[in-house]
Amino acid sequence: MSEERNEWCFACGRHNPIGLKLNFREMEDRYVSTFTAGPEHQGYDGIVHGGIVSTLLDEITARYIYAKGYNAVTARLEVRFRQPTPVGQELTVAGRVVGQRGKLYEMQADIRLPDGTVTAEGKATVMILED
Ligand SMILES: CCCCCCCCCCCCCCCC(=O)SCCNC(=O)CCNC(=O)[C@H](O)C(C)(C)COP(=O)(O)OP(=O)(O)OC[C@H]1O[C@@H](n2cnc3c(N)ncnc32)[C@H](O)[C@@H]1OP(=O)(O)O
Repeated sequence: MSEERNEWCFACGRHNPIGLKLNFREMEDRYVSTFTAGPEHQGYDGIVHGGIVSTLLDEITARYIYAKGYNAVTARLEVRFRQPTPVGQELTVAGRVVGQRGKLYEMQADIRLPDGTVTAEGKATVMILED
């Protein structure tokens, strides 16, 4: 997985013209990003498409392990859509490690509105690849 080609990542790549272009920061034991969806990201009017919600949760978990220096892929992702995620509001996406067993990291993530309301939660299993 070359760094240059990874810059086409739909969620975080700088070169992808239709990507989400997420930025990240580590805050204590959490990996955090913010994103404001536009109408191009919606399914029903005004509501972020579930695939985009899933992408945000997928990215914040797998990329945290990548940021720790490993090539890693999502092996499993479970999403709980608690309530509609609105377009046009800044979303805070956060993930953290909750367990590790060999090559497998168990992760949790959520998406919050500016008032702290959780709109979606994710549980992910991220696997480190040998190389
Ligand atoms: C500074 C510049 C930056 C530049 C910019 C960087 C950008 C860089 C982006 C990075 C951020 C990317 C963020 C996107 C993250 C994705 O979305 S990755 C894409 C989606 N995921 C995939 O495509 C993965 C596809 N699946 C696979 O490749 C393979 O199934 C896996 C996950 C590697 C596992 O392969 P495998 O051969 O099954 O692994 P194996 O070693 O045989 O498994 C051993 C054991 O692991 C466990 N296991 C395997 N799978 C699972 C599972 N799903 N659940 C639980 N246990 C499991 C089991 O215990 C298994 O034993 P058995 O039950 O089979 O006896």
